[in-house]
Amino acid sequence: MPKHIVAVIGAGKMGETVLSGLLRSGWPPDRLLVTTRREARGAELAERYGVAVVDNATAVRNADILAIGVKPQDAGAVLDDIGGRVPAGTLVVSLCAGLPTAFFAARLPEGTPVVRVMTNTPALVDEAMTAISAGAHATDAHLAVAEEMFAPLGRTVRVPEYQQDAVTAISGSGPAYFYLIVEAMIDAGVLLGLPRQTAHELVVQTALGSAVMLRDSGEHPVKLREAVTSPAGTTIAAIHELEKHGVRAALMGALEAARDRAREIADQAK
Ligand SMILES: NC(=O)C1=CN([C@@H]2O[C@H](COP(=O)(O)OP(=O)(O)OC[C@H]3O[C@@H](n4cnc5c(N)ncnc54)[C@H](O)[C@@H]3O)[C@@H](O)[C@H]2O)C=CC1
Ligand SMILES: O=C(O)[C@@H]1CCC=N1
Repeated sequence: MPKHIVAVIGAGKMGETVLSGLLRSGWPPDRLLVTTRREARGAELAERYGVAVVDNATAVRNADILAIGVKPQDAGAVLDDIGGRVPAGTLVVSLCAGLPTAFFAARLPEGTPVVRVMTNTPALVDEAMTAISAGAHATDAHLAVAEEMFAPLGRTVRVPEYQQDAVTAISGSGPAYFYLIVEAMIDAGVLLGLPRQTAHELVVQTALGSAVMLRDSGEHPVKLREAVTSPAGTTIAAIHELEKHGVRAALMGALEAARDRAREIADQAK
């Protein structure tokens, strides 16, 4: 039974994802608080989850874990408001892309532990990939608390903080890339004459089957791809076309752009 009280400061898409995941994992609703900017949003969350919706100052007084779920661009304002009032013994867990733990530490009482977490939306189905890093004052015990929160929502991994922008580019933003590919493949099915619903079902199940094989077979993706690719067959014809369009380079460029954007977010927040 978790002994901590978590306040999700800024329960938007990701804040709600974490909140719902904690509840599914058995975190008692009376050990969860949420704060929102809009009253209507607060009422919606209170009704949906039966948790208390409070203001940021009340959250800071009553919780011993503050999960910061606002956009990185709003984090400075939130910290300017509550930072000075955070009691000793509070753990700050940042869900924010880009922002280093030092950004928070500079706005919190000296010695406040900060853990940087990058999770992703598949947390909604307990299939998240969550990377966790310790800031200057965070100990192994603080990392373990973050793991207690996120392990039930999928997989967790500890990474050094300098890797978090790359993590954000890969697994934080990653679901969007897969959705884009799925969307494009469905349209391709329509182009080939399939009903949209049929194309949707074929693509989603193929994505799921491929993901489960990747996870469970232990095989390298090259090997799995080669097993599909018959000599002079259909697959190699498609792959030839993908290679002509530089799909690998496009992905590398895309992930670099995401990593660079995370760095830019941090620079702009200074
Ligand atoms: N959406 C995603 O897939 C992921 C998002 N993140 C991170 O999660 C954070 C939130 O992202 P989203 O949920 O997508 O954005 P969002 O805009 O849906 O959520 C942010 C929420 O914070 C609230 N908020 C802003 N200022 C506030 C204040 N002073 N007090 C209380 N609430 C306040 C806003 O009203 C909004 O509901 C970002 O820092 C983002 O980098 C991280 C991983 C994945
Ligand atoms: O797009 C973003 O900035 C956030 C962080 C990772 C996923 N979504």
